This record gives sequence, C-alpha cells and structure tokens, in this order.
Amino acid sequence: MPAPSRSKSFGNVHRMDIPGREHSSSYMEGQSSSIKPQLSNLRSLSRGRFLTRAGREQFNESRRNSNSASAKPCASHESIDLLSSARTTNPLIQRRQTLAAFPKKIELATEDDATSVLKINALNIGDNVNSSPHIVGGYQYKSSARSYKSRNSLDNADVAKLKPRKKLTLDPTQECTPNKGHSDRIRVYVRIRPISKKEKEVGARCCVKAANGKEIYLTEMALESDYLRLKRLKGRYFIFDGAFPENTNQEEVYRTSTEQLVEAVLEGKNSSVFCYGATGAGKTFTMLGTMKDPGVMVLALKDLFAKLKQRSSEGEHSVRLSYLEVYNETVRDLLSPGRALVLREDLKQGIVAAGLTQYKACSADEVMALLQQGNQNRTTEPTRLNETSSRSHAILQIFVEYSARVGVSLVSRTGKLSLIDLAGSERAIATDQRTLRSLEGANINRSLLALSSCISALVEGKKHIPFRNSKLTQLLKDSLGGSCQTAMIANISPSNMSFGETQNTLYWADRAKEIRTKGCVTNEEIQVPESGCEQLQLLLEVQKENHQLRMQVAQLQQKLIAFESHSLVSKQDGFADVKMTSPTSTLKPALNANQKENIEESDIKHQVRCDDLLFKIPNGFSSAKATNLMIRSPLTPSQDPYLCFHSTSRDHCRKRTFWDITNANSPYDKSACRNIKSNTATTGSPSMLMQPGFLGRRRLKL
Ligand SMILES: Nc1ncnc2c1ncn2[C@@H]1O[C@H](COP(=O)(O)OP(=O)(O)OP(=O)(O)O)[C@@H](O)[C@H]1O
Repeated sequence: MPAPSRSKSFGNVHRMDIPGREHSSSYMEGQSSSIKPQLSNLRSLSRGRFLTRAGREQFNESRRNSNSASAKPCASHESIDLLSSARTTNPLIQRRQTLAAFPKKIELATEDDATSVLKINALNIGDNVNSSPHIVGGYQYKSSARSYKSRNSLDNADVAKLKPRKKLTLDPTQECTPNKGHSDRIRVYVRIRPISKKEKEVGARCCVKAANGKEIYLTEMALESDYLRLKRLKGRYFIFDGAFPENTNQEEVYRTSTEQLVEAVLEGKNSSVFCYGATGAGKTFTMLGTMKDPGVMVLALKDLFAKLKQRSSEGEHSVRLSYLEVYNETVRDLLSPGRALVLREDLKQGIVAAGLTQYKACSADEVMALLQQGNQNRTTEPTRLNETSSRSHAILQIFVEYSARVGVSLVSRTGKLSLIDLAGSERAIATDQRTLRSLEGANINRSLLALSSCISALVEGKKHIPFRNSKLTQLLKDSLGGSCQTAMIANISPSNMSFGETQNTLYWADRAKEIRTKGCVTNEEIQVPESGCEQLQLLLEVQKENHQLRMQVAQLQQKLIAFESHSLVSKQDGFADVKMTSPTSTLKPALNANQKENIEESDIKHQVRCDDLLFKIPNGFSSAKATNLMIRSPLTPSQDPYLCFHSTSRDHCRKRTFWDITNANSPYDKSACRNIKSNTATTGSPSMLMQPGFLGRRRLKL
C-alpha cells in the first residue's frame, strides 16, 4: 500500500499527543521482531486518523483487505487491544497501551520522555504512584533527581516538574526488593528503635512509621525553623530494601540484611555491612547487641562458623580476624592496642592499616572472646543522648580463606567481611560543649561529612571521589566504590525530638541506595604447576601423602588382627567348643558386653583397646600356643583366608603367584585364589611390607 503523504514515522505516533517535544529514537531500543506487526498496525491507525476523507476511505479499504488476507501476519491480543482502543480520544491512554506492548527496558534520552512515561504509568497504576514513587508501573525510576521521590503524594503536576539531570533508564531488574542479592547496588535497610523510657518521660511522641516491610513514613512535617535543611529535607515518604519497625528482633535484621553477604564471603567475595545514624539511634545495638540479644556481628560470626562446619569436607578453611577503630582521626588496633596505625594503599588488598594484627580463629567461641576483648578497648563515653555512646568508628574484618586441591592444581579463595559500627552524627548541643566530647563530636561529624561527600560524588557519577578526606572514607573505599557487596543499616529514633536527625539519616540512606559498586568478583587463584620442577615437587608431595595414608591403614589393620588373634586365644582358653567362623563374625560373640560396647563406640578406640588386650594374654600362654591354635583351626585356607594368612604352615600361607592364576593345575581353585588375594595381598609390591599380615605374623612368632 502506498504510504499516505501525511504519514509519520513510528516515533512521531508517540509524539503527536504532545506537540513540539523532542524524542529520541532510543524509544525504539529493544524493539523485538515479535512486536513489529503491532507497530505496523499502530502506524496504520495513526495514518487513518489524520487522513482526508478520500484517503480515509482508501485506508479503510486496505484495512478490510488486510483483515481478510490470511497470509498476512495476524494481530496478537495486544495489537487487537490497541486497535480497539485506538478510537479513544485520550492520548495518554493510547500511549499507555502502546507502551504495554513494548519490551520492558526502555531508554529515555530526555526529560520529556521521562515525564511522559511517568504520566502514562501514573494513569496505569493510579494510587500506586503515590505509595511508591520509585517504582512506577513496575519500573524503578532511576535518576539523579531525588527530592521529589520522597514526597508523600505525587500528582501529575508534580510529575511534570521532575527535572532529571541525566539520561534515564527504566530497568525493571533494579526494583528495591530485599533478599534478591544484586551485587551492583548498595542495599539499604532502615531500622527504627523503640522509643526509650527517657523519651517517654519527657513526653516525646512517635514521628516515624515503617510499613509493608520496605516503606518509611515521617508522620510530622519538617521543622519550619530549620532553614538550612528545609529545602533538602522535605520528603516524607521513603522506600528502601527493607524497613524494620520497632519490634523487629535481631535475628530478623541479620537474616534480611547480612546472611546473604556471609554466604558471598564463603564464595570468596568481599562484603560489608555498616550501621549509620545519629547518636543514640541504635547502631551499636544493631551491630553488636547485648549478651541477651546479640547483634549482626555476633550472629554473622556464629553463622559463618556453622557454614564452615557444613563445608569442612570441601576443602581447608581458615578464618583470620582484625578489629580496629578510628578515633579522632587516628586508626587504632583494638585487639592489640598500641600506637596509631598508618593507612597504606595496597594494589591487591586496597587500603590497609599497616601493622594491624590479624588473629587466626578456629571456633566461634574464640572469635567471641576476641570480639569482647576488642570492645573493651573501644572508646565509649556517656553523652547527654546516650550513656554508652561510641566515640569512634569500629571496623571488624573477617578474612575467610579456602584452599583445595583439584587434580594437579591448587584452588584458593579469600573472602572478606567488614562489619562497621559508625559513631553517631550529633549536634554539639547533644554532647557537652567545649570539652573532649565536643572535639570527638567534631571529628565524628567531620568523617561523616566526608562520607556524605563520597556518597554524593558516587551517586552523581563524578570522576573524583574524595575518599582521602578522612580516615573513615579511606577505609570504606572498598565497601562504597570497590568490588564489594554492601549493605547499609540506617538506624533512626522514633522520637519527634530527634526529628531532624531522623530526616537527615533518611535523606542520606535514600541517596546511598543509588550508589553502584563495581560488580562483585570472586577472589580466586588457581595454581597449576607449570615447570617440570614444580610438577616433580607436586608428585613427591602426593607420593608422600600416599605413603602416610598407607602407613595409617597398615597400622589400623595390624591392630585389628592383633585383636582378633586375642579373641581366638580367649576362645581357646574359655570356650574351646565355640565354632570358629570368619574373623568378622567371630568378633562379636567372643566379646563380653563391655568390649562390645566399646567396639560400637569407635573403631579406632576399640582397636587401641584390643591392642592392650593382646598384651594381657594370661601368663603361660605362649605365642607358640597361639600359632598352634591357628594351625588347629578346623577351617581350610580357602574357607577362611584370614586363617590361611596367619598360619605358619607353608601349605596354608603359600604366596599366590602368577602361576596360581594362570596354571590350570594350580593347587588352589580360582575362587579360593580370589579370596586369598583380597586378604593376604601378597603380590610382592614394596608397600606390602606394611601390610598387617607381615607384621602380625612376626609379632606372634616372637
Ligand atoms: N532495637 C532496639 N531495641 C531495644 N533497645 C534498643 C534498640 N536500639 C537501641 N536500643 C537502645 O538504645 C540505646 C542507644 O543505642 P546505641 O548505643 O546502640 O546507639 P548508637 O546509635 O550506637 O549511639 P552512639 O552513636 O552514640 O554510639 C541503648 O541503650 C540501646 O540498648
């Protein structure tokens, strides 16, 4: 069909509702071939609406033809919808339906694109826009403009005011969903602590609410007197990866925010969890907890050791641990306190505190003891707001190393878990002015300010991130901008007296949500022996290991035989008429109840005990007697190969030779040969010197 003269490109079909707006062809990005028939239908429709009378007739004619022609591509359900709805006069509804037929990932190049899509989706999801400004119609609206996101209500007029600064992406995979384990975005959780007794006494009321597991509402308006922050902090609604109300227990906080990161560390990745918030908001409670109510640090360590135990068969694991604090811009070792430490940048490990001790820990209890020791060394002082206020930022680092031999190569992995309890931001009035406390407060605020600058720079995608502005940000460089999975737990107080601090914390938490870390990589090394020398060394190691294992097997077998000999001797003495059967079946009846119990307890234990018994053979019972006993055994070697092995008779303990197998005239029948082989194993290999028969026989002859 010839294209009508006023026909427009597909992009213009979308644009015609808002004349004069520039749209980019990236709207079409991701368009799959499957939606092409729908698009052509749409194009035809738009043509139909703008044609002259004659043209419209021609158009209708061609449409009839196209409907009747079975060979032409049939319209899908979605395109049928589009056809029926195309008659509507509401352009936004038309556009909404058009978008519904699109693949979900759409690149928007301009502010107008974003505004239009948001408007369309606003119509689509109605009130959902109000309740979830970040997730619009199933997409997360990801941009650098944030303040409008936090509004309690978002109408079309508000949407129209949106001024995104950069190219926007609507990416359905970036929804704020906890436990999804995305590795490239900082996960942010908010925890509200219960209102304290002190706050209740002074008549404080609750000013914040958590809802639906993810949402936080401020139930008060911003303070009109706070001119500096008023503009920035007018948001009253926030959505995070998780929102914990006052009654959430420690276990739940750990499971939601940190458990998956512990798992990642075991896979050789780096993970960090940090608590952020104003003084007295509950950071230390969340991170460390109490003896009765252990926090994230303790639960993570316990979980880590439990998981290591489960994986013990997979390879060798070792755990090292260091604990440091940043106090008044100096770095101190909490496990072996001494002089201040210097931070150095290491190519492989990133920023490290030179001289920081790393303790090797073998069990959760050992780690707990170290943690307790470190906490005793941590600087805490009472302030007006918190009786046990942490005056320093504390960082616990746990390194988990794994190594295993896979074939000839050695695989090793190292994962690092950093658990960080930040000191609380505070106003000078909250602490004691003009004292050491206020100096500490100033330093704490300085480092937290540096942290906020880094967050801002990271969110805005700046090239230079001012990590060097404070010791804290230097140490957090990995967690914020490196190859690391990071979770932030923002702690807030519900009291209206801390409303400003709560708003501030929520503002920074909301920003931190947009930080993208580098994709988390596994720190794995595979050593494959390359040179002949390395291969030879490896071969020697394997041979050595093999030899040791053979020795162990031989010793255990020897003990077993010694025990069995003794049981036969006892039978000779006490139970002469007990019929001898194969060694394994004679073991149990010959033992008394006590011995039997020991055998069931542990093989090794029972073998050692039996060895003892061997040397308790009654006086006068010579080894010759034992030998005779074996010779007098009613069984032939073929019936009881074990006895054959032990007998001193040449006939019975004759070595099995090549001839025995091949020669049809062999005195042994084939089945007997097979039995003998499995028990005597006298094939002449050098390792057979270690075999039990050899040693056992010698012992009895002595
Ligand atoms: N979720 C909670 N449940 C019960 N009590 C809590 C909770 N969170 C905090 N608290 C209590 O609130 C008080 C202050 O908490 P915490 O010391 O953890 O605050 P903080 O943010 O670490 O303060 P700072 O920055 O001054 O060290 C403590 O007495 C603590 O027991």
